Amino acid sequence: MDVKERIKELTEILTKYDYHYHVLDEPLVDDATYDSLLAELKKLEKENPGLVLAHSPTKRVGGKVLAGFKAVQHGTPMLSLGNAFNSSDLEDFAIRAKKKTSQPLTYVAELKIDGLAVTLTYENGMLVRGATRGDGQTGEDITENLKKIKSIPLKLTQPVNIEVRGEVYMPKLAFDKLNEQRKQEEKPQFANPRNAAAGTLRQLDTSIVAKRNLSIFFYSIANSDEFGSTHSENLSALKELGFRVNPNYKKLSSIEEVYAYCNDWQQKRENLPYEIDGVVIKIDSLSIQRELGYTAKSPRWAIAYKFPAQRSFSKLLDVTFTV
Ligand SMILES: CC(C)(CNC(=O)c1ccc(Oc2ccccc2)cc1)c1ccc2c(N)nc(N)nc2n1
Repeated sequence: MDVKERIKELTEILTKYDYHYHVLDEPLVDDATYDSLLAELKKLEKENPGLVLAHSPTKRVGGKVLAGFKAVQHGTPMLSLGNAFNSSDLEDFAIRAKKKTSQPLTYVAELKIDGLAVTLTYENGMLVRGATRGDGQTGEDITENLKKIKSIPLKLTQPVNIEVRGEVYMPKLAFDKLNEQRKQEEKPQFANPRNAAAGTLRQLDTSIVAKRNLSIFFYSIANSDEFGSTHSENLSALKELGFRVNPNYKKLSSIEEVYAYCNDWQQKRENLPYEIDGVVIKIDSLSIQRELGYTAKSPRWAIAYKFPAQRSFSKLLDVTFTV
């Protein structure tokens, strides 16, 4: 086999291992095997810089210091969500939707990850740009930082043109370790995983992002009507393309079932390895979504059910001792 073929073979093997480890959370090989293949690829790439592939796993480590972040216009605006705080807010949402369509409503409920929203653009299946939400119309180009997040695919399973949205977050364990390390280094601690994720993505030194164990769950396709007729089909399409989708979403056929799902996860949230601040409820049918349309800043076919802020044990201690 010539060196070009070996570089291609190693790139595909390591991309598959990354996908199983970081997207499916099901490792295929142990670290020693992975690291020795990566070392071989790094060596061949160093000796043949012209043969390095755009989606090479060696791009996930190390990095460079950027001068700044460019402003970028979103092709499709990134909308915000109206909020619901109790069952009657949820009923109002359902009643408003029923007034605008004669069809029966099916909902999709999904966990609302407490992180920061990003949008990613792929051309012919290759990641070309990633940006923060910003004000919904204009965000910051953070492509180089997002490439360091191993659960963000650099190349999709199909050569499609697609823009997808997801929530970048820092798992609770990574957050605790980072704050412990910052305490040792006498640096200020982060208040919560969301701030830690946001602070990490603002770093101009991309090698810092590579070390911070950020992750992502994808939740929507911006040019959505090209991939399915329901939101749940779009979530399946995202998975088939190689995107990491939170497995706890559920199709529900009444707002009572939606409320039960919200209560269920309000109890279970502390057992999750990441923070959530609520549940997002969407009407599943894309044609009904089109019938309902949007207000100035939010879809009428989606709503966020917000959980009360979770008091961590240390915060409870503060409150107790200062009283
Ligand atoms: C529903 C949507 C608001 C995304 N959708 C959009 O941003 C969006 C944007 C333009 C759309 O179409 C338009 C195209 C052109 C002009 C106006 C609208 C449709 C949807 C949203 C927002 C935050 C979410 C979150 N934190 N977690 C989950 N799980 N889901 C979420 N979903």
